Amino acid sequence: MTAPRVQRCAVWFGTPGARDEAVFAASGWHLRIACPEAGIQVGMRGGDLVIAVMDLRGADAVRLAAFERILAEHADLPSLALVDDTLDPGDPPCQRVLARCGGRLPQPLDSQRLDAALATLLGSPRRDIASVGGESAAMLGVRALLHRYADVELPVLITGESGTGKELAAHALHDLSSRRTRPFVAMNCGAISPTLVQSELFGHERGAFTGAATRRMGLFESADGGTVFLDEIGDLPLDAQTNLLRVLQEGTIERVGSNHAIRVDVRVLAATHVDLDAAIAAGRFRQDLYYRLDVLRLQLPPLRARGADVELLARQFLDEFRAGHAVQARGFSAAARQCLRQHAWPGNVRELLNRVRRAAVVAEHALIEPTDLQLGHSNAQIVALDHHRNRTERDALLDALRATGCNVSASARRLSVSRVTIYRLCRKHGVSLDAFR
Ligand SMILES: Nc1ncnc2c1ncn2[C@@H]1O[C@H](COP(=O)(O)OP(=O)(O)OP(=O)(O)O)[C@@H](O)[C@H]1O
Repeated sequence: MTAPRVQRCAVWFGTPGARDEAVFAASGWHLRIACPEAGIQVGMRGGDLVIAVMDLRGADAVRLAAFERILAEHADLPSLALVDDTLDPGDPPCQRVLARCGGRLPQPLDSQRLDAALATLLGSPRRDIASVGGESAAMLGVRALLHRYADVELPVLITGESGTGKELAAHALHDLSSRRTRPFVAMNCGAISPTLVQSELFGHERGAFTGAATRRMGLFESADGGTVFLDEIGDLPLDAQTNLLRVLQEGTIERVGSNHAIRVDVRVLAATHVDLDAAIAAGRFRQDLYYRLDVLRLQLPPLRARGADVELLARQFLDEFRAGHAVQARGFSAAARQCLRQHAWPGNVRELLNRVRRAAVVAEHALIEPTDLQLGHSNAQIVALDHHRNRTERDALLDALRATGCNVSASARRLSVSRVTIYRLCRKHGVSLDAFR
């Protein structure tokens, strides 16, 4: 079923930073580092998709000449130029290098900019998992793993709190894999009555049980060639666990009411938000099945551990909502953004999505406020804290000015800040030095 995996490899001429490597990995690209002056001397497999990244940051004449040489010798190699403000685009060698590169990577580098540049460079959008949003180090790591696991024909156990995006990740694994043209079938093991789970998963023969008037195909047969995603795997009844083990070990199923083995070709992805070890200890989950499922592990971080992703996703959800609905809201007020940063997000991304959509509907002004997000309580605390901070800052400034006879340098020394900061604080708190003197 699996086509031989094409490695996507970017030869980076220069010195990438750790974040550059993480952003490329999150888009499914492996970096090879090369010294421009030495030219291309990195071993590559024939079928690999290769591009070059010319790191022009701080490049001197010797380096620019080396880039020109490489680009001339490898005219067919799709190339991107990494640029920054130190570059003089009017410099003829620099102009020649930029003209030969098929695109530019602006700084700071993020996944969206990289994906857009690659899509333009390579002429076709690559297999896309842009729906799994986030630029935090944790989410770059998750996307890199999604690329790495996609074409490996082994089960993946996806763990993480409720609402962290486990089903989304399962979809992404399917979409990135060579099975993507075949079905993706999901089942929540906890949402189906234990008596029906077997027949849902494996189908049944006519007359297998009361009410089985016709033969019915199960989920595994209907997903043949594709992917089965079993959510809340910890809730799977023990008899169904035994049959799932058979699928994983032998690649066959038996319909309920039949002892005829049917071969199925499916990849199994499973998710849980509970610790399966406890279910094993309680005798509710088979240990051998756990070992079979937990071959590749994908751990989704809680939203509260994703830093600036909260604001980034909130903005993204609002923009998506605005695209389909006529609403007043255009953005978030400073207080709302602060609330977004401070909230603990027990319901993770699902909670954020729902709060943003609701806020977009109820907001009566262009900027969403904390009350629209129904995060008013924590906002009251934040506002109160900000108020105290401001007052303390103003009092300290006035005390210093008074104590020094309004001498800016002496006030700066007294408060251990720069003179510039004293002037900034005066502006911020409406303190006129002339009037004060
Ligand atoms: N990184 C992300 N970027 C954009 N949307 C996301 C992201 N993660 C989750 N979502 C969205 O959040 C919602 C919840 O995600 P999902 O259903 O995949 O979570 P889950 O971990 O499977 O939840 P549960 O454990 O409750 O089944 C979905 O609407 C999904 O599209």
